[in-house]
Amino acid sequence: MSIIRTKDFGIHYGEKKILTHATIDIPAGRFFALLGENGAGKTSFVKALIGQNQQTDGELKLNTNRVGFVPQFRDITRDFPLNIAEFVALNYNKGWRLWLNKREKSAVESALKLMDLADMSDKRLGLASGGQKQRAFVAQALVQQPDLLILDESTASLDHEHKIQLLQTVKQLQKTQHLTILFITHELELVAQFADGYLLFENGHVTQGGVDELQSLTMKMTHIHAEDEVRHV
Ligand SMILES: Nc1ncnc2c1ncn2[C@@H]1O[C@H](COP(=O)(O)OP(=O)(O)OP(=O)(O)O)[C@@H](O)[C@H]1O
Repeated sequence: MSIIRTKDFGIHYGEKKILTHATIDIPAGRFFALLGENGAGKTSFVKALIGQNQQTDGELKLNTNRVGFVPQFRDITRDFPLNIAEFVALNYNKGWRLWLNKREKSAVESALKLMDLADMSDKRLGLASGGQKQRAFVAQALVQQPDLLILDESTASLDHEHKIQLLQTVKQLQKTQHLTILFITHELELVAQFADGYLLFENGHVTQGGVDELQSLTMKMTHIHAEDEVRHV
């Protein structure tokens, strides 16, 4: 079953076309890397998926309304007042009610457990490490029990070990929670080890590929990157 399907789909900002004639078909339960240079349209596409971009044409069919989104930028300074559990519960605290009901509490607890944060749920988020913060951001998206989880460059600011740890955890979520993952990234070589498909945004078009094409794309890109480095010596 497809979870995302587009036909002749486009995105534009006024006269400026970002994406045209996109045909995408992502089966449920896969881990897709969203690739492309800065400004290629990855975030615009994701915003269309989460209903924050209406400047579209053509067909976009999303086979779920449970979508979790982990944005790239969060302003969490050292004096951020909430602890990890309170931050993860924030999705529930939009109304007048300041406490959580039993079902909500248990969703928060299981999100913390899934992201390996149960033992540090009372730690102040502002004092958490980069890796712990990223896990808390993902946990916050998980409390709504999404079918589709979208992460925007979640590994960008982490050291290598924590990048791998986060990707392993996300991969585990894909398997155990039957989630579809869309992972926006510029770190193709790293994410290719975990993904089973990709969307490549390039010059106003998008190309979809499976796991085999992902490996050849990675080899090609790594090769180009290595050549560039040699040229710059
Ligand atoms: N709200 C907007 N209004 C007008 N132009 C926009 C808007 N949002 C994005 N753009 C432009 O659309 C293009 C695609 O931007 P987008 O953020 O989707 O790219 P991206 O692939 O996510 O880039 P990055 O890797 O840098 O995050 C860019 O040229 C950007 O300047």
